[in-house]
Amino acid sequence: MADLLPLAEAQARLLALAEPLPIERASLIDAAGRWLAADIAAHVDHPFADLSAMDGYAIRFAELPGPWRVTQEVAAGAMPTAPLAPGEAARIFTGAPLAEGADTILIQEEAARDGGTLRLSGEGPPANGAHVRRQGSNFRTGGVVLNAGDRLTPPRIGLAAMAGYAELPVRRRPRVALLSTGDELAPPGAELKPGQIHESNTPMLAALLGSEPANLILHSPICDNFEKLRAAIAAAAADADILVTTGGASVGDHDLVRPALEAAGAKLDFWKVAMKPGKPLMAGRLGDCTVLGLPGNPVSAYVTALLFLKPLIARLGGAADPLPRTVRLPLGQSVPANGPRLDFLRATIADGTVHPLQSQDSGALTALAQADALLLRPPHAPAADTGMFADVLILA
Ligand SMILES: Nc1nc2c(c(=O)[nH]1)N[C@H]1C(S)=C(S)[C@@H](COP(=O)(O)OP(=O)(O)OC[C@H]3O[C@@H](n4cnc5c(N)ncnc54)[C@H](O)[C@@H]3O)O[C@H]1N2
Ligand code: MOO
Repeated sequence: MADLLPLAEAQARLLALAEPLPIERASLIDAAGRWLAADIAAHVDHPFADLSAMDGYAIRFAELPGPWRVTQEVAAGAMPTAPLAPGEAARIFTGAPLAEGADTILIQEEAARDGGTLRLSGEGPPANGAHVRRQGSNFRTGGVVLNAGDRLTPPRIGLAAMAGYAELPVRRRPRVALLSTGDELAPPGAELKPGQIHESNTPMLAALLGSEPANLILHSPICDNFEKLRAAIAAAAADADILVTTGGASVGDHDLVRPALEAAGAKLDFWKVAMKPGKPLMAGRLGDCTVLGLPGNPVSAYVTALLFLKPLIARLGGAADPLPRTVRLPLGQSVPANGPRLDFLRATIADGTVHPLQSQDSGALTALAQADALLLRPPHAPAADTGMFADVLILA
């Protein structure tokens, strides 16, 4: 096992450990937030015909400035009753189809109606085709509207519905077991005995995954007892696609996760990544389960969950693009030279520039809770001045 793997290599190795889960069909509502498992082609043209984009009158542009005889009325949901003869106009409403022969919409604010006679009262349409949505201009029948691996964001769910789908092929949701470790951990809100702290990693990670398409299995914290930890790991992994432990990942006498994972039968692929926070991260397989051992420090647990756990869920879900995206922003203040690990500085964004926070302690959730973003400082980066551009991971 290599010592201190570069982040990109560690992410690639983790994602290579697991295959996308089996495909199932889900209703549009249930598919939201998952990833499409196959390309989908439109069942219909959209718009299904040339439609009016405004309330007004369907006319021939060449007949401007009129007048016209209004001979029919078409609302959305109905079809024109006849083609437009020369000199005729059709009263029309937004979303309604144009009668054959009509090519342009005169909006009602620029029209004067007197019984069956229509006259121009304003400037009129600027060009032939004004305020008309052409048949198939959004998409055509048989055209691929969404691709395998696309995340089903709310607009894509709407697009799938528009294209004629009520169900979509997606991957089964992964079962994700969360297991924190440490003698010092007491449940949130509990009366603390001397030496204890309140467990915060499980609720934090559960909240992070709340918006991900995963079924969470929350375990009670396990104390630093080798046999109990081994048994808890084996039991949790048997019922999960992903097992996430937090704590006990480092090198101390009470850091038992690595040996307990191995004793439970896990094959570790890597341990220790050249990142800060998050160095003692480990990953491997235990039976059909991918195991991810996150460091216990709360900031380290969160940052590694963003960079490894969320992408792993996306990988099992069939995402084309599972890794988080960074953006480039100018520094709002200078930063010192960096050490040998890729540093993720907790930062705020103000006036379009990024400002690292004072506290960068990986135990201090106050700074992470205040942060809008993580500022990436590559290994051995030289000092950088205000105004220089840097990679930034925006925290939603
Ligand atoms: N001699 C060395 N010591 C440490 C090294 C090292 O390389 N050599 N690495 C440090 C780094 S970096 C990290 S990160 C931590 C991570 O260690 P562990 O994963 O073993 O985490 P623990 O020791 O169990 O806990 C660290 C810290 O976080 C608190 N914690 C743990 N779990 C929770 C939880 N569920 N909720 C809230 N807080 C939690 C725990 O009480 C500790 O304070 O190791 C360094 N040490
Ligand atoms: O890598 Mo640790 O996560 O620096 O605190």
